[in-house]
Amino acid sequence: MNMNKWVFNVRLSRNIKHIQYLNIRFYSDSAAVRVRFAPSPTGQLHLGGFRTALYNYLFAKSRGGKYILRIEDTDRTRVVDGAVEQLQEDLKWLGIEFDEGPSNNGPYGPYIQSERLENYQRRTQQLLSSGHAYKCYCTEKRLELLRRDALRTRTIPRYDNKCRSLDDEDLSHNEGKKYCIRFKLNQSDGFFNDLVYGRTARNVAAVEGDPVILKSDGFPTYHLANVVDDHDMKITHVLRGVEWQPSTSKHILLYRAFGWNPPNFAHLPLLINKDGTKLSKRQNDITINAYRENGIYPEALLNFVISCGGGFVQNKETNNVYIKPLSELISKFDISLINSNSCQVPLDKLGYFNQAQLKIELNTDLGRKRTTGELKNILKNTFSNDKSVELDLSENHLNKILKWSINRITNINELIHENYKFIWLKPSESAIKSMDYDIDIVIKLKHHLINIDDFTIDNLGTVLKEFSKSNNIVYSNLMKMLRNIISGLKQGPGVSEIMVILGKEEVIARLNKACVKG
Ligand SMILES: Nc1ncnc2c1ncn2[C@@H]1O[C@H](COP(=O)(O)OP(=O)(O)OP(=O)(O)O)[C@@H](O)[C@H]1O
Repeated sequence: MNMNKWVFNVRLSRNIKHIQYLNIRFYSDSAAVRVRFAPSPTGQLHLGGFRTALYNYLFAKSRGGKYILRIEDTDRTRVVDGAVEQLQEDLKWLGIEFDEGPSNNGPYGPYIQSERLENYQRRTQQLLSSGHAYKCYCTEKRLELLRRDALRTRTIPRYDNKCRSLDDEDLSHNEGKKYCIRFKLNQSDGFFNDLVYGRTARNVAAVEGDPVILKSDGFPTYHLANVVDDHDMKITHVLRGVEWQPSTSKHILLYRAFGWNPPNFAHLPLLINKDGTKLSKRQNDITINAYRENGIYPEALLNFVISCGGGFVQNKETNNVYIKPLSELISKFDISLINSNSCQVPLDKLGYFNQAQLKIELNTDLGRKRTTGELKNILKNTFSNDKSVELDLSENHLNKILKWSINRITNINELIHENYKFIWLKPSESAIKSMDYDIDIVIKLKHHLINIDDFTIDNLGTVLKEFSKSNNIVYSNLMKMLRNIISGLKQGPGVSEIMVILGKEEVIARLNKACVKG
């Protein structure tokens, strides 16, 4: 086969996506790229929302564009106090900064939809005047009857567009009554090129009634506010969760009615739970705030979320976990590599990413200092009420513990979990009393260890083996007893390791406690 022809065919068969990709390039070269993240302040930012925020950021920054934060708070019943501030704090902690948004404003503000109401009302008037929208006086009761009727006849509930055809007499009869504004859907496929999913079209009018664009309380619905703001804020690319894809054809019709050019659209696959449901704000344990409070590094979260969903060339030869800095993620991001299927989040893998970042931290002076400082705080907070605990919080000691534990833990918080508590706490007197051991052997062993200067894993292994032999004790029984006395554990790290971590003085002190069994 002719090589040139083959290469040409392969390029061509990298499907329309690639051609669309080139299209955006043309688009973005002629106009500065402006990309927005537009969350609703209905709860805390979670992994799914964060990944969408991140893809928007990477796309904007990889094209030298602007990144804009817009708060979509028109559903007033669901607004949660403090959510906007928390969201900005979370994203800042993750290293994601906005060029324009509620806290740094910009040329197209305000960036909170509830502060832009006049604008939506003006735009709605424009659609009413051009005949693309109409007043709807249908009561909630009538709409409920339509819904029930659909249920009874097993059809999809939809508004029957009754008020579209009100004549002047009907209108004057309805004067003074409560109304909303609906958009007239026309029979069109609302075609657009999705930068992730390819050619997409949907004849919305065939399956839906005319949608409300301005509610009776003067607030816009998502559809209107979204389209108006994206136009007014000169947004060039809309990247949002794929659950919005069915609405996009409707939005295309709105753009046409206004006589505006729509932006480019990319719908992003969702992060989902094991049961197939979308990650949501109701799951408190997957919020960015919860991860921050639980000792997860921002770098770990960044690299974890991009491992679910594509956007980068994957190194298939290795399963190793790599941490790349944000600057590298920006330069390597490629929207044509985003997967089009939802991704079940492998939450159990997040720990590997955190461990990888912890190793990076412990490799630099600054990182080590920061980590020992954090560990010190964790220990102080955990044991501050227990006067009997004498903590060795010296930099040296904490560094030794961190170095030893690096391949065992994924998060420094684990160092206060049951398995590692022995590092900080001596077994209690009551625990020692309940242990079954030969006190004479313990006394003998203590005296033996006092004379051992080489307190290393290798040497202790040899010393303990010789001790078991010369005292006629089964080695494994000696180990069980010793582990129990010095750590309170029945299982866990090797006995010599525990001894090295505790240090000779502490081991002798703990054996001493067991020598006075009452
Ligand atoms: N699980 C998810 N995976 C990927 N993207 C998501 C996920 N959940 C939300 N997003 C996207 O994040 C952006 C901001 O979403 P939003 O703040 O509305 O969050 P939400 O969890 O969908 O909230 P709500 O449940 O209040 O609608 C939207 O583009 C949305 O599509």
